[in-house]
Amino acid sequence: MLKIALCQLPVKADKHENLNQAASMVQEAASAGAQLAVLPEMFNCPYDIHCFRNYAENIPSGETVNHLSALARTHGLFLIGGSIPELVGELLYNTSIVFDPKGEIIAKHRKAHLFDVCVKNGIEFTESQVLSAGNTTTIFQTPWGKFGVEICYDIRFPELTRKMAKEGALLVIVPAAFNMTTGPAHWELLFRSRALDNQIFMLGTSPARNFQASYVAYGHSIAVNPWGQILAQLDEKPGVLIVDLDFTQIEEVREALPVWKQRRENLY
Ligand SMILES: NC(=O)CCC(=O)C(=O)O
Repeated sequence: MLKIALCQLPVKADKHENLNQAASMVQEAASAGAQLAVLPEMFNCPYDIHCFRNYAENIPSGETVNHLSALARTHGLFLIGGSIPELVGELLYNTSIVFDPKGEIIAKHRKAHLFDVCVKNGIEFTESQVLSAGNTTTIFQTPWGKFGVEICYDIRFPELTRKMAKEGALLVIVPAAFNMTTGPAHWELLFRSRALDNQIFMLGTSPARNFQASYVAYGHSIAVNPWGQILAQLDEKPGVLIVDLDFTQIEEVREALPVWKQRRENLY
């Protein structure tokens, strides 16, 4: 059993306010007994291509990294630090950092699929105007087994989650920020599909919805089990969602519906 916490932060323009809000939600998560907490995509910065460079930090020397490391250490939990704009020379990445309960960085994922879309009368966004894409998949080891990390739009590329599941990931964690066009249409569907296809757990953490922001996040942080069922989901407001994950369910589901063993990779 693993107790997780999804921290649906109200992301504001003030970076320090965002860091303080993260601290108070992680504290709430720890008080509820969470052993792993997850923050949303771009949690220290408005999700706006015009902001990323101003809020960007070096990893591991930046202020946000130090803050998150101290939070993980103080509360003795695994912390998936949502994502932040990472500065590497002149390049910017959308990067998630994973801390162990001693506050050490044990993994780092750079968003591999940039959110470049144009939906008529809906959402238009072009991350590639300012961000570069990462080139690796990211898995880390925990006492419960291997977990993977991907960031938001990455979830739409099923091969990525499949690769991590094939490498043994029991759970894939997705700091995310869907919007009011694609959120209602696809958020649940994508999390349930990746969970069901791979017979693993999927977690998604979003910022809370803020109609004053240039990009209005959908919210609805979510936990899905290997049967494709939603274990719990927030609404659009700020909140901390606590969920127990029972990893024995993976074997149960894979035995009952043995599609994992029945794959015929020579055909496809
Ligand atoms: N931040 C993102 O990558 C947004 C992805 C999204 O909304 C989608 O529909 O995909």
